[in-house]
Amino acid sequence: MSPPLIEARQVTRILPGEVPVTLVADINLAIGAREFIAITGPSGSGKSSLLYLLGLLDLPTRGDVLIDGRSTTAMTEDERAEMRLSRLGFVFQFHFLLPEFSITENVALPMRALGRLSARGITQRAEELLASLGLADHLRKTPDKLSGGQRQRVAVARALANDPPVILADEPTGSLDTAATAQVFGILRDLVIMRGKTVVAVTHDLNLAAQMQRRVHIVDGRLADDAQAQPPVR
Ligand SMILES: Nc1ncnc2c1ncn2[C@@H]1O[C@H](COP(=O)(O)OP(=O)(O)OP(=O)(O)O)[C@@H](O)[C@H]1O
Repeated sequence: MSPPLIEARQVTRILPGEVPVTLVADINLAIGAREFIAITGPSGSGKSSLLYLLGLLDLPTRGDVLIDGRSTTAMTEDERAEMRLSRLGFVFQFHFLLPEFSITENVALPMRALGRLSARGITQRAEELLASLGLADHLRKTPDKLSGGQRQRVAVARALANDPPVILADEPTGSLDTAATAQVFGILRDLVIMRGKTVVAVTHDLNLAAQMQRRVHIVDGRLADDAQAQPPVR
């Protein structure tokens, strides 16, 4: 059997200082293929901190995060960066697109960084990804020419650039209106259903979380509940 895509083992993150702050404590979590997971919990409970640890954007103080069964705490920062680029995609609340580049160039950047495709192949894939998310008419535009929902779709395309099995999203609909929220949420769900991705999303929105297959609830930095919906998402 293949190992989980991501596995947290006893993950604890403490910010050092005169008064140390525990962000997350003793988290055990295994994330498999084709899962649609909400990370929920009160404000300040550690949801984003956990997502950053799962995404190798932060390092645990104790414990380990395994990607494809491989321990990452003992890796060099270069090895972790390669793992992030090839195995994980990120979508944040604020899109973090580079304003001076076209959306095609924004989506091309992670592919350039990984260096596995030719320049031509990279542009072609960026355009195909954007077109598959309904942005074919906007390929040469810079992000400021698009709506919030469109920008978030570009961020999804960028997250998919290197075809990672997992997309990690931090409040991906947090700055969108109702219509754009429904659209971006639908896109994330389709990543699971149509493209076989695993999507892990931090959300305040309990209505969205209720539509997801699994809900991981965090309280005071600890895993308080891990519930699977029956039947699974379709
Ligand atoms: N760099 C930091 N320095 C000090 N405290 C921090 C830092 N990062 C996070 N915290 C605190 O750690 C706790 C967990 O933060 P985190 O952002 O993970 O929670 P969250 O559940 O995602 O919150 P929210 O729902 O409000 O975004 C919060 O109380 C936060 O204020």
